[in-house]
Amino acid sequence: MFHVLAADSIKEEGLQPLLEQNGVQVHIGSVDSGIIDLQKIDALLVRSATKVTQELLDLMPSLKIIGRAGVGVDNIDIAEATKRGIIVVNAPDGNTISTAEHTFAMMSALMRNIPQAHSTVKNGEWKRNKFIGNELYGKILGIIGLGRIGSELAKRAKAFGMSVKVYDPFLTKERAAVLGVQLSSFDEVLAETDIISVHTPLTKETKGLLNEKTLSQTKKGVYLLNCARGGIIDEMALAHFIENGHVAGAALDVFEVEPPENHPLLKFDSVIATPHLGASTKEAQLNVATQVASEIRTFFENNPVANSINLPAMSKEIYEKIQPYHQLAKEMGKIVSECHNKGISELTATYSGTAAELETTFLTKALLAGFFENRIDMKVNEVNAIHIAKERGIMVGEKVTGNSYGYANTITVTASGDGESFTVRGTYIDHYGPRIVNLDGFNIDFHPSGNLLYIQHMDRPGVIGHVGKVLGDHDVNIATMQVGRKEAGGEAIMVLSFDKPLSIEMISKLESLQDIVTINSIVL
Ligand SMILES: NC(=O)C1=CN([C@@H]2O[C@H](COP(=O)(O)OP(=O)(O)OC[C@H]3O[C@@H](n4cnc5c(N)ncnc54)[C@H](O)[C@@H]3O)[C@@H](O)[C@H]2O)C=CC1
Ligand SMILES: O=C(O)CCC(=O)C(=O)O
Repeated sequence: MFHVLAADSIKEEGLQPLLEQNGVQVHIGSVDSGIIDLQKIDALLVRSATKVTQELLDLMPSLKIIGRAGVGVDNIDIAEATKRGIIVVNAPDGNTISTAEHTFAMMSALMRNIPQAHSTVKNGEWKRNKFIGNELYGKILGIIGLGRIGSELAKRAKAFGMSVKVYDPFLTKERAAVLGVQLSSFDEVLAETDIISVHTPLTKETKGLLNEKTLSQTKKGVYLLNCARGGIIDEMALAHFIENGHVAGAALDVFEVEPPENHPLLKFDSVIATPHLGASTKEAQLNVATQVASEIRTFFENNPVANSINLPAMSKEIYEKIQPYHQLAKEMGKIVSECHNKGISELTATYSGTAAELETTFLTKALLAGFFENRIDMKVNEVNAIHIAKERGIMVGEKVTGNSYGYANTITVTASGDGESFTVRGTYIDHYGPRIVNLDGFNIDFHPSGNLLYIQHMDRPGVIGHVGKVLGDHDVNIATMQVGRKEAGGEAIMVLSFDKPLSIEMISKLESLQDIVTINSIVL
C-alpha cells in the first residue's frame, strides 16, 4: 500500500487520479496533523505553505516523491531531496492562464484606478474627477520574459489593441513573429513602452533587473507590473521613482518578503497590490492538483514522470560509467548557453569514439539541462529536458560520427538560430579529465570548470599584454590562460580562468580595451 499525504488544502477534486487507484491510500491534512504516521508516507503533496526542509525529510524515511501543486519550488529543499533520491515534481503550466489573466486584470485596474475608486465609493464618496484613467487601446506594453505567462499576456494585450514589445534574450525572431510581438532590446523596452510587465524567473541575472539605473531609462509616466517574483523590480528604487513622479503607478502581486510588513510601496495611492493571487483560481488549483496527482500515480505505476525537476534514480553501475561524460556534456551545455547568449531554434549533439558507445540520449539531456540552467525558471534535468526544449520550439538532434579528431572520443554541440550558430567540442581523457578542445572553430585546450572568461579579440600585438595589465593593476590573479586563432592577424580568442568570479566593472574595463570584440563570463 502506498500512502500519500496531501497537505496545504490542495483541491480535493484534483486528487481523483490517486483516490481511484488501487493500492493507494490518500490522507488529507497538514504534516503536523497526526492524521498518519509520517514514517509511512511514500508521497507528499504541497502548495507553498509546507516548508519541506531537511528536518521534515528526516521524519519521512519512506518518502519517494514530492509533488508541488504549482510552479515555484522555493519551499522545498531540492538539494536535500535529490541527495535522498526523492523525486520532486511540479505543475509548470497548470496556473499559466490564471496568472496571465491576473496580470491583465492588474493592468486594467491600475490604468483605471479601480481599487482606489472602489474604496472611496464604499466610504460613501462619489469623486468622478479624481479617477480619470488611461485606455489600454493604442498603448505599448513592454514584456520582459516571454515564457508561458508572458506569451499569454501578450495575446490578451494584442486583443485589446495594444502593441507589444518584448525583451527576452532567449527568444528567436521566428518565435516572436509567430506570437506577433516585436522582439526588442532591453533598452528599447525601457525607453519606448507605456507599461512594463516582468515575467522572468528570479535568478542572479534578473534580481534587481529594474533598478535605479534602468528605471531612469523608462518613459516619464510609465506604469510597472510585477506578478512574477518579488525582487525582479528593486522595491526601494521603485519607491524612489514613484515618489519623484517618474513612475505613474505600479501593480504588484509579489514582494521580496511575503507578507510585506510596513512596506514603503504600500503607502502610495498609485500602487495597487494583491497577496500573491496569480494562481489563486478554482481552475488553476484544480489543474495543478490534478497534474501532480497524475504524476504521482504515474510514478507508482513505475512509469517515467514528465515534470520532475531533480535527477531521476539511476543504477550505480551505469551512473559510474557515464558520469564523467555526463558532467562534460552538462558543462558544454552551459558553455554554449553563456558564449552564444542568444535565442536558438536548433541544438545538435554529435558523439564519436567511446562517447558514442554510451547512452547518448542521456548525455544529450544532460547537455540541455546545462544549456537551460540560467535561462528558465525551473530545474531542467534528464527527465524533462526534451520536453522543455520542445515547449520552447528548440529542435534537438543527435548524431554519431567516425571522426574523433585524433581523440579517443568527442562530444560536439552546435546551437543555431536566427542565421547564426556556435559550436563547442569537448573530450574526456582517462586519468586526465574533461577538456574543451574547440570553441567556435578555434582550436584550444582547457579544463571546463571554475570562473572563466571567453574573450574574442583581434590578433594584434599587445592585446594579451593589455588584458594582463588591467587585471594585474586591479590585483586580479589569472589562474590559467589559453589562446587560439585561425590565422595570423585575424580573429582570435582567449580563455582565462580565475579563482573567483570577476565583477561586472572589471569585465567592462576589459571590454573597453582596444581590439577586444566581446567578452563572455562563464561560471561552471
Ligand atoms: N504570481 C503568481 O502567483 C505566479 C507567479 N509565477 C512566476 O511567474 C514567472 C514566469 O513564469 P513562467 O512564464 O511559467 O516561466 P517561463 O520559464 O515559462 O518563462 C520565463 C521566461 O523568462 C525568460 N528569461 C529568463 N531570463 C531572462 C532575462 N534575464 N531577461 C529577460 N527574459 C528572461 C526566459 O527565456 C523565459 O522565456 C516566474 O517567476 C514564476 O515563478 C508563476 C505562476 C504563478
Ligand atoms: O498559489 C500558489 O501556490 C503560488 C503560485 C506560484 O507563485 C507558482 O506557482 O510559482
